[in-house]
Amino acid sequence: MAAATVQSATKRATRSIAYLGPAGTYGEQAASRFNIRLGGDLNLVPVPTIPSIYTHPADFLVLPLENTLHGAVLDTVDSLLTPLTPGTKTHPRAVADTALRIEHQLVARRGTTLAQVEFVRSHEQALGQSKAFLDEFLPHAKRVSWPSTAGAVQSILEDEDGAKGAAICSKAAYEQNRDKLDLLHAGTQGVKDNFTRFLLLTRLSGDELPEVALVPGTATGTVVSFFACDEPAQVGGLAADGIILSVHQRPAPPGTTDENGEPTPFPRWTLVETEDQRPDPDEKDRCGATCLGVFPTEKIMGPVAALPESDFGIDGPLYDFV
Ligand SMILES: O=C(O)C(=O)C[C@]1(C(=O)O)C=C[C@@H](O)C=C1
Repeated sequence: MAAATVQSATKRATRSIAYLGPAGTYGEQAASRFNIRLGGDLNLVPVPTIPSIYTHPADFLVLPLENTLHGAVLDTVDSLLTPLTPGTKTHPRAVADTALRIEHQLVARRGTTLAQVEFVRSHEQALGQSKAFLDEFLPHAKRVSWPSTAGAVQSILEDEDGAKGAAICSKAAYEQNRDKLDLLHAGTQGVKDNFTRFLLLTRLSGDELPEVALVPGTATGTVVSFFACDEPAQVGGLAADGIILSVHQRPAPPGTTDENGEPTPFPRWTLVETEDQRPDPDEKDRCGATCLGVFPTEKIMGPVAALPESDFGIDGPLYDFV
């Protein structure tokens, strides 16, 4: 009995959760939040790009899906649609989501002023969310897309002396290098209510999952499902079947044919999120579309505990989205 308890504790302790690294990204904050929700003993694994998170062998994966200001995170949508690739047998499934309030910081190496900045690096989402600010205050600075916000900070610290670069990042990324950086502007996204929604995916089977990641007893009815559609008719079928919450369409890989096997100039794959009245966590497909996951939203699960401020060194509660 005691041995079994030790064994299951050991098994839990070795479970991992992959997120967009390095430390200091918003993805790390989302992963920490999911970790708390899942019992707090996951090993957080930083991974350099979004596509490499999706293919990472970790038990759990954290992917940013969409943002209030800049819309879908294209690398994530493309990754979620890869199960449509012929020959794909298994894929991680979405089991939970969460939304973080996003407030970006413009930082530069100590001594660099706003007027001197020649280029700004960040994740394309952060650059997009900060477009109005950059247009107004740094119209001539080159915008350089980087795999992550915290990676962009790291890069400007590694640039040769005299480089006049800045990065857009989280407060956490600024705080962890505060002694080497100047904060040039707080809040480059320009609005207070700016959120990014993250998905939690898992490779674990239903009976391996901690209780809390399964559709929990607290769910009162509204559950969301994600589907990958390789034919427009499947989208229509899902729409006829229930309420559509979101639709993201992306170009399918070159060479993809239409439903008659004919080449098409605009091959399209579509990610559809539906509100579900008949949740079946083990559902594989519906209306011909591939089911990518079924779960309750955080609104149903209720607010999660806020992390201590000191974890990320920022002012005020980190997680106030309910
Ligand atoms: O680069 C990061 O810090 C990320 O976690 C990625 C990401 C994104 O892809 O949307 C997450 C939240 C913000 O919207 C900006 C960037």
